[in-house]
Amino acid sequence: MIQLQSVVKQFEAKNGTVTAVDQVDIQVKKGEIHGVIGYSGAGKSTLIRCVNLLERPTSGKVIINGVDLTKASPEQLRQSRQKIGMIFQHFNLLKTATVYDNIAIPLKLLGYSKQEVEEKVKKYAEIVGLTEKLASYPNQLSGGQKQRVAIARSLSQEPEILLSDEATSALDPETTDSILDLLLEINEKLGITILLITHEMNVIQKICDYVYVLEKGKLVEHNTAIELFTKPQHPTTRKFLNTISQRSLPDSLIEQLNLTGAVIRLTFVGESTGKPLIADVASRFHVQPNILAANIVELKNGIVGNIVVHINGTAADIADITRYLTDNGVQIDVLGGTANE
Ligand SMILES: Nc1ncnc2c1ncn2[C@@H]1O[C@H](COP(=O)(O)OP(=O)(O)OP(=O)(O)O)[C@@H](O)[C@H]1O
Repeated sequence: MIQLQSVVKQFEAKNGTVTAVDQVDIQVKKGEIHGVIGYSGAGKSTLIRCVNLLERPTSGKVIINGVDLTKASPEQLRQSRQKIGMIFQHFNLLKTATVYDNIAIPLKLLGYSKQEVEEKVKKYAEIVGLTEKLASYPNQLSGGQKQRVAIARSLSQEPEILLSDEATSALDPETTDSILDLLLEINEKLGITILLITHEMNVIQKICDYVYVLEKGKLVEHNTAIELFTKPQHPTTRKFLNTISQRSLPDSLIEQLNLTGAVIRLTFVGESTGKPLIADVASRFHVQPNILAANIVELKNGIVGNIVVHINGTAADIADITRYLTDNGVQIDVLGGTANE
């Protein structure tokens, strides 16, 4: 379990003090995958480096499995760090060592016997799908394969927690997907708790149970992935959501359509994504909903659908329709129109 309590990290720079992380609280239970998303400079790297005390917080607590690392002795800190693996955007592999040695060298340094090292290297190379590449050098591997080596190297030390610092940012979308699948697999099979940082909403979408949105060092919103995708509150969260699904329409189009009805966004979660509610509304209320935009986003723990429709009707019609949809488990946002009158 990872607990950050009121963590602050400040740097002294030429122009004064920079507060990179500002009163952040995070709690990741064993076996969960949590993600921190933010734009460049939001403080993500600094925050994740506070978890294993690569950066020592200026104030606040970092508690790993009940041990406050900010107060731990050097020996306690060493032991706790052994339980925390980390992977990076640029893989951090030794260029002059083979895949085998990249995984083996840290194990040798930890004092494992030759036989134990060999067993572990083979076991984790197989888990990440690199058995055939053990004799290759990093420059003979693709980006995705390099990240697999880095993941195997981390796993071979049998951590309970894996920190991922933009691990897929240097990869193309298809390779990103395969690495995210691998992270999901090791989370499920090995029960490893994962905390990741990213600036990409599709990473959050695919593997996170819980999401934190970081801006200027502060958490501006945090929630389960399903709730955050269904009911985003903060403008920054909405901007990130717009990068993967069309949630808004041009204002000029909404104004034009509002002259004759209302523009409504319907957000469906779970079971309600399977109901033919738009057809239902058309026949029940004798209106002709015009679908302007629609998408379905598959999250780790469910499916969220969005439909933006224009409905031609009076304010009373729109009120009845929105009530009907709400009763059927659909989240409604009126983007403008007669329903606002
Ligand atoms: N060692 C340092 N000394 C001074 N300022 C720093 C230091 N490290 C980070 N900062 C500042 O802290 C803020 C947060 O930086 P950080 O690298 O954590 O953000 P980030 O969200 O990871 O950004 P990016 O995605 O671009 O790496 C920035 O304003 C940065 O300039």
